[in-house]
Amino acid sequence: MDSSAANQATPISLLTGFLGSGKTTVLNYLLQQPDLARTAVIINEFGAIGLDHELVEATTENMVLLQSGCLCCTIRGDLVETLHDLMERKDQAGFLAFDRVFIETTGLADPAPILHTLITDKVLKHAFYLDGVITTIDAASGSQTLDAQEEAVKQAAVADRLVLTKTDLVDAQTIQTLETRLRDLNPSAPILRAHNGALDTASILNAGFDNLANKSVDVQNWLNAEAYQDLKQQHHEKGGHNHDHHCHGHDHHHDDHEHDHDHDPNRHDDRITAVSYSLDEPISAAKFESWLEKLVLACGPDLLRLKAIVHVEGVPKPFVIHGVQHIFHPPMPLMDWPENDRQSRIVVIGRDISNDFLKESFGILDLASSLATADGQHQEPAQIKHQRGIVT
Ligand SMILES: Nc1nc2c(ncn2[C@@H]2O[C@H](COP(=O)(O)OP(=O)(O)OP(=O)(O)O)[C@@H](O)[C@H]2O)c(=O)[nH]1
Repeated sequence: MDSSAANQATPISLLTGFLGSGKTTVLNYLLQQPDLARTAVIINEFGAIGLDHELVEATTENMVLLQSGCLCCTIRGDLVETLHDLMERKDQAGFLAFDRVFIETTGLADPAPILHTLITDKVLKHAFYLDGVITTIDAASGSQTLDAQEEAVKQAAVADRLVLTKTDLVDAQTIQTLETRLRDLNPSAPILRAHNGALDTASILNAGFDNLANKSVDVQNWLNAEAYQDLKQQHHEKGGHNHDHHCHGHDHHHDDHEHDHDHDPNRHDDRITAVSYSLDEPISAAKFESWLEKLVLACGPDLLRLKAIVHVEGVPKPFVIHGVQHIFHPPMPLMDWPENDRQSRIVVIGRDISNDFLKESFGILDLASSLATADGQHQEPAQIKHQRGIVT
């Protein structure tokens, strides 16, 4: 979406989180806040009733209930239809007045296909933009849920904001342990706390990237690549690694993916890789495209999210790239670089993607800049910084 379209489009916040983690409680609080008075809400619940178009019903003026299945699988089409419908009715006098949409998923939803839908629909992408994924995590049962439920891990991994709920039910140590785990899983998403739903509204809005076009400084918050470096530092300070991933018994390729905390061999977290990469030299557009294509081809649906700000060779302005699985927004130019920092930064969140593969893959970009000298002279390889969310 170009910047002018983004300015006119309506932001969508995707509120997800495992069953009973407090999504509705948070939503109810948010809807009472003046900033969110003009919010349309789409709630998806597993209903006992069958799939039927009649099931899309307005429960309040601005609330639509999608009750026939899970948004991420059976009724994605219904979501598109509902948003189309909202869009049309928005302009009808005396009807829905909204300038933001919240979508609450079921607790078992895989957010990636929903993000897909929001990004790919030709009509929707002109009328709406994704303002961010907000994931609620129950502080009391969060650890067990992450152990047992792969979808909960995915929900946390792709979040732009992580919201800890029910912190009143547990001690400080439990919260700290869970926060550490969430940081490993998703280093860039700020972790907020909601007390019976109450949280700082401003901190969960404008969490996405589409609205960044004229606010270059915000792109740093969106990308938050520094968080990966901070985490790496913390791991080093704590003294490194207690065990080797070979021991975990997973049939995947994280053979050098280590943690420095105790955990259960079946934890789904271990399948998640969160990596940031930075490159000082501009990247040739062709090489970047080729790199992205190879990554997407190799990772398929396991590429949960990719966010990047890229310094393309010969182009003074930075480009923002945002993708989910194999779907990518068209690269969006920003007005300017954040704080004159012209470094390209890429954040990859994936599942079952080996660190070796990523290192090799990032190597393509390094090669790109070493080959791309205007005068044909050999150029020293650009400085590569592999920064993994979890230290190797
Ligand atoms: N003690 C405490 N209870 C909370 C808090 N937040 C939510 N709850 C309770 O947790 C229960 C589940 O909250 P919901 O908001 O319904 O959770 P949900 O994620 O929408 O649940 P599903 O839609 O079933 O997936 C409710 O009984 C809430 O009152 C909190 O901060 N503290």
